[in-house]
Formats: sequence, C-alpha cells, structure tokens
Amino acid sequence: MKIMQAIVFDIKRYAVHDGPGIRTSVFFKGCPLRCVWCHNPESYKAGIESICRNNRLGDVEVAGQAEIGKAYTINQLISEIENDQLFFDESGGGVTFSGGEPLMQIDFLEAILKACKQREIHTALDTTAYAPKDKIDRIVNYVDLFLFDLKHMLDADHLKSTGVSNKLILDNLRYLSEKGKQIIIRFPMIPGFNDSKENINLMLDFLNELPRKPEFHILPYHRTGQDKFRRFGIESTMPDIPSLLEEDTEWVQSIFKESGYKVSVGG
Ligand SMILES: C[S@@+](CC[C@H](N)C(=O)[O-])C[C@H]1O[C@@H](n2cnc3c(N)ncnc32)[C@H](O)[C@@H]1O
Ligand code: SF4
Repeated sequence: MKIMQAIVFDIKRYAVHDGPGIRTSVFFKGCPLRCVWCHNPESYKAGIESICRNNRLGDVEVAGQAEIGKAYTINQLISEIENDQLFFDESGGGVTFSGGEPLMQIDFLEAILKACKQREIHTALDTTAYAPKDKIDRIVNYVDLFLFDLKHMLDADHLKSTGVSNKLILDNLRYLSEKGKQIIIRFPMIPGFNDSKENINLMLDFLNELPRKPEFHILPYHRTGQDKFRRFGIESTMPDIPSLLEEDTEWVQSIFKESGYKVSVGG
C-alpha cells in the first residue's frame, strides 16, 4: 500500500498571528489561485521543485540548485507538531494548516486533522476555500477555527486579480457560518485592487447577512515576499507600491467596529 504523503514548503514554529496562542504553522504546497500580491510564490506549484536559485554573496550573484518542498508522512508531520505540545498547552495554541491551499491535498489534510483531534490539539485552517463542498465536508468537523480570506466581493475583479471566480468561495463562507463554525475573516488590503469604498461596503453587507458574526482581521499590503521572486527565479506580479501602514487601515477598521465586529490588524 502506498504511504500517504504531503508536500510541505515550510513549517513555522512559535507563530502568533495564525490563530489563538502560540502555534505551529504548516504550509502546504500548491495553490489554485494566483493573487497578484501573493507573498508566497514558492507555494504555487503542487510538487517538489528543483530550481536554479540565485543567492547574493556580497556584491556577487551566485547561482545554485535548491529544492522547494519536502514530503512528510502523517507520522512524520504529527511528530513535528507534537514537539510543540507544551507551548500549545501553556498558551492555548495549536496547529494551523496554511499554504498555498491545504484543501488541494485533501486526503492528507483530512488524515492529519483527524490525528490532531485524536490528540486534542487545537486546529486552524488558513484557506481560500476555493474548493467543492464535498472537500469542505470532509474536514469541517476536525477544524476548530477557519482563517478565511475575502479578497474581493466583485466577481470580475476577483477573477482579474486572483485568476478564479469568488462564487464558490462566498458559497462556502455562508455554508461554514450556517454550520456554526468559528471563522476569522482575513482581508488582505491591497491598494488599488480591493480597497475601494464599494468593495468594503459589499463585504460588510455580505458578512452582516451571515448567521454567525465572524471576527474581522485586516492584513495590510506588504512587500516582504518580493525578494523571493528573484531568489526562486519567478516573475514578480507584486504591485510596485509602498506597503500599507496600520494607520492606512483605520477607516476600514472604523466601519467594521461601528457595525459590532471585533477587528484586528495584521493577523
Ligand atoms: C499565503 S496566504 C495562505 C492562505 C491562502 N493561500 C490564502 O491566501 O487565503 C496567508 C495570508 O497572507 C495574505 N497575503 C498574501 N500576500 C500578501 C501581501 N502581499 N500582503 C498582505 N497579505 C498577504 C493572504 O491573503 C492570506 O490571508
Ligand atoms: S491564495 Fe494565498 S497562496 Fe494562493 S496565490 Fe493567493 S495569497 Fe498566494
């Protein structure tokens, strides 16, 4: 029998912005979207990649080979996660599965979530939710918290800036809320793409209709992933505009706070 494996491109320990407490964040490789502002271009392709990587040594650019992604079995990944159990227990933390899009590796995701719940580890899923409902159904009972991205409410603009329609995403958001799941909405605020008053109001109207009020987190546009494009030899699509400051998001914060949302900035 073939042993199930996931392709993971990073594991970050002591994360504090990906859900409650101190967390271990596991980043799955592969994403069906191509957000122009994405800071994780190494997540795009599903398999392990061998790339020609450019490194700078002083003033000299040196080319070398590097691998993006590593295969993990369930046992290997669960033992990585269990190493941090003490931090989870003391801080009320747990594990966050992110990416890329973890739902792309649904068989493994379902199995690792089950393994975490058997060990009573708190689980969060950082997702685009761009997946058919049957995939959502397979994992929904093993996810304690959804970190759910809302990138654009207008379908044509969503398609233009991410490569996919938002219809499935919005349907899944409504579905999860109807199921009473705990949800944090993450709004990557990208100047010139989704920060119009119209989009903010549409987002508010949509969220107001949900049966369970989610928290609302604003992720201000940043360019920290910019150097990865050069290092991994991928053509950059990141907008050539300055990163946003927290104060630039204040007007959006006010709109949501006035409507009774718990709002935070930066995760
Ligand atoms: C890399 S993604 C992983 C989860 C999933 N792929 C998604 O986008 O929903 C983690 C978070 O970072 C956000 N993000 C990506 N690029 C960003 C950027 N340049 N500035 C601010 N937030 C960004 C995403 O919107 C998402 O909420
Ligand atoms: S969905 Fe997330 S990982 Fe995928 S391209 Fe968009 S920001 Fe990047």
